[in-house]
Amino acid sequence: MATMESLIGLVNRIQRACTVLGDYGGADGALPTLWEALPSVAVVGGQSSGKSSVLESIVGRDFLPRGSGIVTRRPLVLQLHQTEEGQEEYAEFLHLRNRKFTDFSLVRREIQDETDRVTGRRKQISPVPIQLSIYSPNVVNLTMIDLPGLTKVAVEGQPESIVSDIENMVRSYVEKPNSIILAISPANQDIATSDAIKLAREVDPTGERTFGVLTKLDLMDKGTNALDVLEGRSYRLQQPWVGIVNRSQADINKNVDMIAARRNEREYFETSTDYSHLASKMGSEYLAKLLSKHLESVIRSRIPSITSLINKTIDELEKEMDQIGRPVAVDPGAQLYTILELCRAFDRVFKEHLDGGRAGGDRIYGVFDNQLPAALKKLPIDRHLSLQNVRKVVSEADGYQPHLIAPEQGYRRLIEGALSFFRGPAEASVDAVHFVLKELVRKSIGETQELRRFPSLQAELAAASYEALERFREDGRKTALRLVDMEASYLTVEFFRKLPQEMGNLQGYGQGPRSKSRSQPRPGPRSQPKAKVTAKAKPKVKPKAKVTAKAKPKVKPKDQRKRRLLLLIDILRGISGG
Ligand SMILES: Nc1nc2c(ncn2[C@@H]2O[C@H](COP(=O)(O)OP(=O)(O)OP(=O)(O)O)[C@@H](O)[C@H]2O)c(=O)[nH]1
Repeated sequence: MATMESLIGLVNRIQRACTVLGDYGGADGALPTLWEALPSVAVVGGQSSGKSSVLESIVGRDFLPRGSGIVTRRPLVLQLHQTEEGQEEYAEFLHLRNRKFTDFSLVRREIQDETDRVTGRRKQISPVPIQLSIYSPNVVNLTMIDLPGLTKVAVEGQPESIVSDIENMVRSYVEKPNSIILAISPANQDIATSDAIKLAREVDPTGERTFGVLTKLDLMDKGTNALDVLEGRSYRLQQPWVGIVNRSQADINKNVDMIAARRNEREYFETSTDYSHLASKMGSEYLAKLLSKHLESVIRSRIPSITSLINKTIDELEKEMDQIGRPVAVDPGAQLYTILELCRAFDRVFKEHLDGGRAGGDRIYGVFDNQLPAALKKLPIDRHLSLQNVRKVVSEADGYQPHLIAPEQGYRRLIEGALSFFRGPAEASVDAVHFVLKELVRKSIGETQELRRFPSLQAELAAASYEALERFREDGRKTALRLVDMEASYLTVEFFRKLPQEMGNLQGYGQGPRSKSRSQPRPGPRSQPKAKVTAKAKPKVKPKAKVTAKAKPKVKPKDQRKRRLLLLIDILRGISGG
């Protein structure tokens, strides 16, 4: 017997592993799971059929929640482990590994609490099982799954769909060919109307794997008996029917303990005129032994298929492992090395986005090629350099004076004012590049194969990158604005003195008049300064810091700077049309 007992123990261990790994059959039935390959006893019955009483009687303990309405709302996987005589009885939940329950009323409360934890207070049902192990000298090795009672009507506060939800959940357990069905029906009801038998007949029409249990024999009308059912004439099953007498509600109220209840049940059958000839094959103790023996033999017959499923699963897992990659080292030094390696992998992908190889970095060109010029064109330069405003600014700054060269103060203000318009578009370009880079970080993290199995590192990496980009944006913005300010402030007296002369030199430089529609052709190229900005920003599409660093022009020789300003004035004039 020792080998057989350890068989159930082995299956129990596999079952616990399944629950931990989230494998509890799954109602979608897409793949054969290990859980489904394991034989187990599913307990099915209508409400108040005596299901809880049978389970408690098999365990020999009061431990199941009681109450009105639908009390069992999650499957309860009950694993019974027989221990040596004299050992202390205790229970243990899979979700509370390190706690031994010796007080079974606390087991009851924990089942209730754990049910609510998943289903919420609205009394919904959930297919996620609760796993409870009971270690006791008074049990046989057996695993049973208590399922919600089949019901016909939803009670207050429960959705209408709960009736069919329960039926579907119960069916998903009993339809598996490896499931042994414990179908519980009360004897004081017509067996033809039993919810349990109805469902069992549907999923196991030949009655091979259904054990019929008849409860409440003591509540039958006087002068009637259940022999037609118990002797297999009413409804034939391959397995023998077992009659049960549980504690009545009055017994429960009087706290009749389970050991006394078992004794009363034994006495009931031995002294019954109707059933004494069947006494040795009746009662909850006999039912427990019968089920245990049957479960063992089923497990034994299924071992080859379980073994092959496990081997197949191992093969698949190993293949998956190969794809996922090497195990991560445990010591901090090696871990740091791994993390740096992963960061480098990300860096590589990010660079490819910027330098080519992967799409996305080209959008930075778009900022300088399209967005910035478009924004510059929209600036209200026309209004600023309108004849009216020029006159106003010049007269405010210089007064009416007969200038020899130029109204210098007025020019200064006009140029400064016009340049300050550039601040907005300059800042906007920084923001636009920032946005593109942020998007590339997100994309690169998603595309870095090596990071696939490290979601936390992915999040850390994204956070660190965003933080750095944010800093770079601030730097970039400051630099861009400083650039504009520099251009605006670098106007020397010398510059104005040489202005007419340089204007002369510039004639013919560049591509000629700005617009053919202009009546007066203006000398000088207009796109040159813009081209400079983009030329600086474009080729070095690198992480943010680099971009802004490149956008910042090196301090140029004086005359080059001056020439650019002249060109700018020329453009401004060209835009303003006068
Ligand atoms: N006299 C007598 N009463 C029984 C017997 N079996 C169950 N009862 C009583 O019937 C009532 C319902 O029994 P439960 O074991 O709670 O039935 P259940 O199917 O688990 O009920 P729900 O979980 O509410 O669906 C309780 O009051 C039990 O005391 C029996 O064999 N004889």
